[in-house]
Amino acid sequence: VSSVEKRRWTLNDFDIGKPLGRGKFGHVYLAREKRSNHIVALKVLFKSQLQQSQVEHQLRREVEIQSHLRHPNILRLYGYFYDQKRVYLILEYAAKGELYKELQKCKYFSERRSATYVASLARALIYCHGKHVIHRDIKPENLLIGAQGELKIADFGWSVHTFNRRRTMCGTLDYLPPEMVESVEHDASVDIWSLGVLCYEFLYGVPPFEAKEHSDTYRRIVQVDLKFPPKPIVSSAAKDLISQMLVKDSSQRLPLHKLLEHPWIVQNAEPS
Ligand SMILES: O=C(O)c1cc(-c2cccc(F)c2)nc2ccccc12
Ligand SMILES: [Mg+2]
Repeated sequence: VSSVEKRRWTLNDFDIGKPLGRGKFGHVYLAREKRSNHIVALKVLFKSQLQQSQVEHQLRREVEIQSHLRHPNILRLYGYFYDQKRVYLILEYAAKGELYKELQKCKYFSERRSATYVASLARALIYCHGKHVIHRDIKPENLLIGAQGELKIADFGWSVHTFNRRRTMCGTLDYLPPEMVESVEHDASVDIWSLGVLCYEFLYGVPPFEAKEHSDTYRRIVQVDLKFPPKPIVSSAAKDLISQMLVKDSSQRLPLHKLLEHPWIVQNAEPS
């Protein structure tokens, strides 16, 4: 696989197989790299669509970030190439498909399955945050399941590489305008919140702040209107963990390494 990264790829390097899914910007196909017989997922994006939606820079950032990440719970991006009309991403093939379809099928997951997923995602996010990468889009639609049932974070389309202004600007904060100096927009703790929402949805089958209208969902989020339904029955340990993650003050959210020591995770997650 190491050879997979460096090469200048063209479509002729691959045998194209069945379509795996449709995205907004194009399709994903099963493919086999001819020399190595390596099975991959080939994501085909139309340049015209990317230009129309003005996401070219986002795609380049996604490729840049994901191609440098190596973690068992992060989908590998081996490389990319493009021709006149399309951009092609050479991605790891996740044999058991999309998590959101599995969640729809099962309605909700057991506490053991949920805790195992949450623990693996926490480890992947600890790895990302260690590299100053925030995903910012953790949700069932962006999670895939590998051949051994392990979760893989895909789609770094909304991820950002945060830089510590103090370190990069080496003390010349003076020239930054207020909105940049106090840029409170977010730090890595946004992923802790999203993981808490995901944990709730794994256990109950619906996200915690769901409402008919967007305006109602918005209000429920900002008020942290967190309610646990009577059914399905969920342990108080699970509710305790979720309550420590869905905290309005981002600095008060349970840090990811503490999550891995939480009793609910320790007692329910399969050893990695
Ligand atoms: O014609 C190009 O040079 C082109 C290159 C890339 C591109 C280059 C590296 C990585 C990546 F993900 C995408 N994206 C595009 C999107 C729309 C239109 C043109 C392009
Ligand atoms: Mg996505």
